[in-house]
Amino acid sequence: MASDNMQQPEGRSNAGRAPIVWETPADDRYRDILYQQAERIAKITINRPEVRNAFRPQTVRELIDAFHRAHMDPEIGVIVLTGAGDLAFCSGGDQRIRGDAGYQDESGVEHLNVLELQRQIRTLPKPVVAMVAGYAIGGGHVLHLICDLTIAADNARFGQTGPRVGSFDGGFGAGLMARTVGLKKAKEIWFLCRQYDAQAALDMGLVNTVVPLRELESETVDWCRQMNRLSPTALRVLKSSFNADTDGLAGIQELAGNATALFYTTEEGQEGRNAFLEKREPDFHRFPRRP
Ligand SMILES: CC(C)(COP(=O)(O)OP(=O)(O)OC[C@H]1O[C@@H](n2cnc3c(N)ncnc32)[C@H](O)[C@@H]1OP(=O)(O)O)[C@@H](O)C(=O)NCCC(=O)NCCSC(=O)CCC(=O)c1ccccc1C(=O)O
Repeated sequence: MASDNMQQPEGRSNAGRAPIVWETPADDRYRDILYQQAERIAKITINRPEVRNAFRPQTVRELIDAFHRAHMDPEIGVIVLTGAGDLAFCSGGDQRIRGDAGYQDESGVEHLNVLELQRQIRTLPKPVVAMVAGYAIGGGHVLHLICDLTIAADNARFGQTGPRVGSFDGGFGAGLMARTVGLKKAKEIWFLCRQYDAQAALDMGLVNTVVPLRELESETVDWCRQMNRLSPTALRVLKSSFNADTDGLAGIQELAGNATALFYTTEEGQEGRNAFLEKREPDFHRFPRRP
């Protein structure tokens, strides 16, 4: 693990709190993103500031890989998603490589693979925090919406552009938006393609808090540190509970999977396995039928 020894991006400081020292894993293998970690927090940064952190299929593939890495790492409790620089969190799909049926990868195949990333963030059993400076627009706006929490800098701007650029996200982009800000406001956001400043986003419940840009990272890290002091199982089950009704049977599957995993840790659950392996009838009589 090599220490980054990185400067804070311009404009962001730790504002009096204990500074965090991000490290990049030695086997870093990404072109479009950065993966860093410290204090049980993984930070994933879309690193294409020249296009306001727009994503291409390569970016999304790398994001999926990075989120998988953070998911599987038992040392990681919370994940932060952000964009490089202070001008944008993410401006959505890279319109320069948009073909007639999706976003073209190097071999010309067209994708909408950000939808896979959206599902991954929702089912990932750890809190994901969007740290937003500048624009969160289009598919980039949906990405912050999908995250469990959003910390916004006071220069953040939010909005959808789909109907202007010939696109729409009728999945989480519409449905989760309506559950988050209410149906009328969600329709306004999509039908008018306006931009909203950080205070307006806070007022409509689209973000959790707004802080001066210079405090964005320290505030986000503070929230992550607080979550990392809490029960990981409680946070995990709560996340799947919040998502269950919106995600239908897939949501119930996620919630119930947590119940199964907990059941496996009990003597009662293990009695069934042991009986099978010992080729005997299971004895469940000793386990209480609690009211
Ligand atoms: C984000 C802006 C508001 C920022 O404005 P500003 O600060 O003035 O900077 P600019 O000068 O406009 O931009 C600087 C530079 O970046 C380039 N750029 C910005 N955004 C993009 C982008 N999305 N793709 C490619 N390039 C971008 C810009 O051209 C400039 O480059 P120069 O070379 O200097 O000219 C503003 O930039 C802006 O409005 N950007 C576009 C926002 C947008 O419309 N995004 C796409 C929305 S659609 C989408 O994201 C689809 C997502 C998706 O995959 C999906 C999901 C679910 C279902 C379907 C789909 C689907 O694929 O359709």
